[in-house]
Amino acid sequence: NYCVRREKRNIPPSPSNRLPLLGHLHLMKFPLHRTYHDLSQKLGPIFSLHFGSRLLVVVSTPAAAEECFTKNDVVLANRPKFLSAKYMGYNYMSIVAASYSDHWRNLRRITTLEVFSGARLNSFQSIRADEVRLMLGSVARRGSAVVELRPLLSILTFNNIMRMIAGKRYFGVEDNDNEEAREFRDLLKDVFKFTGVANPGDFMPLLRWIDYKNFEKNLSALTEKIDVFLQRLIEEHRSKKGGSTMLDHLLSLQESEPEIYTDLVIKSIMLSMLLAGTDTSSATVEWAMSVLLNHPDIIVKAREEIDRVIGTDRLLHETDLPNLPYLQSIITETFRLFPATPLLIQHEASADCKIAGYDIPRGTIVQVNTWAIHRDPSIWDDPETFKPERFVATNPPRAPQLLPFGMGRRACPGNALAQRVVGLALGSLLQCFDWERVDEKLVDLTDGNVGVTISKLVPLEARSKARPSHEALYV
Ligand code: HEM
Repeated sequence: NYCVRREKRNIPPSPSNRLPLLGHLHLMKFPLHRTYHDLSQKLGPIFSLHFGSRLLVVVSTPAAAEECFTKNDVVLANRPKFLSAKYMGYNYMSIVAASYSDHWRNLRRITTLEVFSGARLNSFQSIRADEVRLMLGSVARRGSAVVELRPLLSILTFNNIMRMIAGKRYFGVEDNDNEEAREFRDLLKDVFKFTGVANPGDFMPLLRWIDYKNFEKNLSALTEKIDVFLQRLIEEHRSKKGGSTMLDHLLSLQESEPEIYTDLVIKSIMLSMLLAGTDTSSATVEWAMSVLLNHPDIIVKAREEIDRVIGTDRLLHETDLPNLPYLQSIITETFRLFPATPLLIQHEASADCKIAGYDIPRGTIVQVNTWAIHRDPSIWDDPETFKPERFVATNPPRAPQLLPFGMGRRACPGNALAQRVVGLALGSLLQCFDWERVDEKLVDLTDGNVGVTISKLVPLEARSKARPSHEALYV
């Protein structure tokens, strides 16, 4: 019976060089979105790979992506149970790692209302403005020296999230006496090392069983330390009531509905925000600045717009962003060419379903290659060229042609926050400084990811010159 069923299945095509046990694992070359794109050129817009014992399907067209997130949205709303999701996702209980369930719906509801709503985001606006001002000051202090933006952008995005969560400024703090800040920075450095690692044990149960390279042991020890740290933050805020951070707010809700707002739920929200909401935004601003340095004419146009709308006697404010359509189109074009998470996050089928006429068996991991969709020449005119003008049109392309934040019920809930952080940071850097490449050579735009987020292989270096008219506004 089983064989008959298998024969009838019309699984998407897969490469012929499948090895015993490994399957196609030997094809797992980073960055994966490029490998998958190359394979789609040979195998078609939807293809399958056998990674050890797991079947993985990669989708590379808007039509197939749309099928995933409309007709199959519920069926594909699960996440695979990878080891990283077990440990960094609080035993698959975090909003990122949980499969589709009442628990996950509850987390989405809580975060939509209490973290990502317009009112909540507005209440944290001064934190973003403050962090951006501090970043501008750091750039200015470099004078005519070469600036490496990546560390400054990381300080901005991590402090932004930590200040929203707990009112703590842990990054870019000069004094080494702040033991708590140092401990947290060290823990996070290790966490990001793990999020970038593909673990073969996820695809080959035998390797997991022998704890391949001690992966599980190390991950477990690290997440235990993080849990202790986050629990300490909870206790600290619990003991001094009345604050206005996200943590204070969730703890006051815990008092009235303790069974919903458990400590575990609160810790998992904190960790998810730190993992999903930091590198993604800072990498996007770095990509934008990098590609802009190769297009000085676009910088001039963006600056003209900013000066026209804002004048030269105040800093750009978040509420200005809707009035800066050219800056917005630069950001959208950056999301098109350099989507921070080019393969979204893995989805898993909870039941048999069909995509593009192919059979997708229950348990299949589904990946949407947004990077490939965003560069498909049948959708985009001159796709490899950075052209913000394409989004100034009256009916600019949108999902499923353009889906940097995903689509459907698992789409990124931090979209609005990310747009504000990226818009404010990029707009302010363009408003307050003249920018130049360090030499004649174009900035190298090679991507270097091995994990979920793509960032530039070589961190951007640039020269900045403060505009005298603006210095007094942030110093
Ligand atoms: C440039 C910035 C960002 C980009 C490009 C981005 C993109 C994405 C993408 C593609 C997904 C997965 C969608 C899917 O599974 O199909 C996602 C999920 C998620 N993002 Fe973002 N994101 C960004 C910023 C943020 C921020 C600032 C936060 C919060 C502080 C955030 C929180 C989350 C969470 C919690 C999820 C998991 C949602 C779920 O599984 O239900 N993201 N993001």
